[in-house]
Amino acid sequence: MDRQQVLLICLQYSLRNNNQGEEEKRTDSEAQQQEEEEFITNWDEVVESFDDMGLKEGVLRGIYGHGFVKPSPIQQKGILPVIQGKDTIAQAQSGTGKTGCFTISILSIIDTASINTQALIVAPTRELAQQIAYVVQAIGEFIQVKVHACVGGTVVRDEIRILKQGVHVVVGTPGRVLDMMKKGFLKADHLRVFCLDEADEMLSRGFKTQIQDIFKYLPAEIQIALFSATMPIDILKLTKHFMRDPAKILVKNEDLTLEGIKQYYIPIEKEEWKIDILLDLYGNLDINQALIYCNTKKRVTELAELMKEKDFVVSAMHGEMDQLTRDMIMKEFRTGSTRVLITTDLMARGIDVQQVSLVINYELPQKKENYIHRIGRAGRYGRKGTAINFVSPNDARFIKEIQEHFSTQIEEMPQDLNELN
Ligand SMILES: Nc1ncnc2c1ncn2[C@@H]1O[C@H](COP(=O)(O)OP(=O)(O)OP(=O)(O)O)[C@@H](O)[C@H]1O
Repeated sequence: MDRQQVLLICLQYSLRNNNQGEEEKRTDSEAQQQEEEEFITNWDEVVESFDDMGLKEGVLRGIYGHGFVKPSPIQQKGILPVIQGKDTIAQAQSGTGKTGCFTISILSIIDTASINTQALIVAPTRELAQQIAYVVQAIGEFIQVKVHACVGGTVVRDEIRILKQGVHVVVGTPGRVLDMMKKGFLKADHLRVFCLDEADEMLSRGFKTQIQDIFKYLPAEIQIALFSATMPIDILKLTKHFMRDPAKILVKNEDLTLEGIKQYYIPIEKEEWKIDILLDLYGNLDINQALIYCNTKKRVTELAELMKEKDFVVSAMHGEMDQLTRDMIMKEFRTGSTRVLITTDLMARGIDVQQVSLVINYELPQKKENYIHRIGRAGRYGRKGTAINFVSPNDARFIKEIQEHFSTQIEEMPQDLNELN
């Protein structure tokens, strides 16, 4: 059985079901402990300078031209196994340079003298795929890389034309990538590396069927690289079935929150009080740019309207908007012409806007992992940031769980905002 078939099977059944037989003799906790012990970092070779990584001259020029001087810790560890052809699982805190890590590795692997598509990177949202494509293009400038963002919401005819002309790297969202593969415009025969950014999200419910289907088109020998700030144990267990002796660079839950991000909560007794508290905060905090998260599109729209009625300048974005509008809102936010964006988990992962210094969870996320991703939109690459959580009585338990799971402190917000540092 090749690994595509194995992946299909293991994605369809829970891992617990796969571990019957011998394992049944052990107690659940022994088995679990043993499995968890398998998932520890096994790759700790560090290369402290880009010059010493054996990268192509053109890629090095691209790195320095992009403004990177020294590799970040994940780049110091994670580039080497990928360029050495190893399957790799790389975890690192948000905003610490994972995109650069896989981009530099991939650009070093591919041969731009050939026009075949050699690398496929998949990410959960169009905005993130476009952002990654931009980084690949920028760092790959001197090796004349051709990269294409293969995302939904764009004109299919244009997409086909670009793919026909030939691109070295495709960065896409699963739906459009799959569509182009099925129709034969995105050819997988020469793919050497398949990279899943936000891998835990890509391998969990919602995307798994599409990833499973993409796998069917990939060459059996393809190298696989998984990147994310969060790697829950169930996802790590799943990787055993489709990765070959991967290099693992992992981070313990208790080391995942960034020290530069101060976390606060505001207890709010009644839902309808949230808006006044938000307006009060908005008026009093000195912020660069902020993201405000809600859990539903309806809530995003309602909150944006309420704030606009009170003459606050905010923009809103969610997954049901057409792509042109999404692109425009994203551009305004990236350039700083809008300072506050109200959004959903569409924007929880990967998006890199360095000026974001405040994240407000108007509603707490439903998944613990997304808490880490949301607050990680602030405090990029060592910058300072603040996260403020609105906690209604129903959320009290969940916020405690988050603190325990990530061994982190979320303090009550001081009444006097001057006490915030
Ligand atoms: N070596 C480097 N030197 C300077 N800046 C860097 C370096 N590597 C990355 N950065 C910058 O750090 C910021 C965050 O990087 P990136 O978006 O790759 O983080 P990430 O780890 O992928 O985050 P997330 O978990 O949110 O996806 C970017 O603005 C990027 O340009």
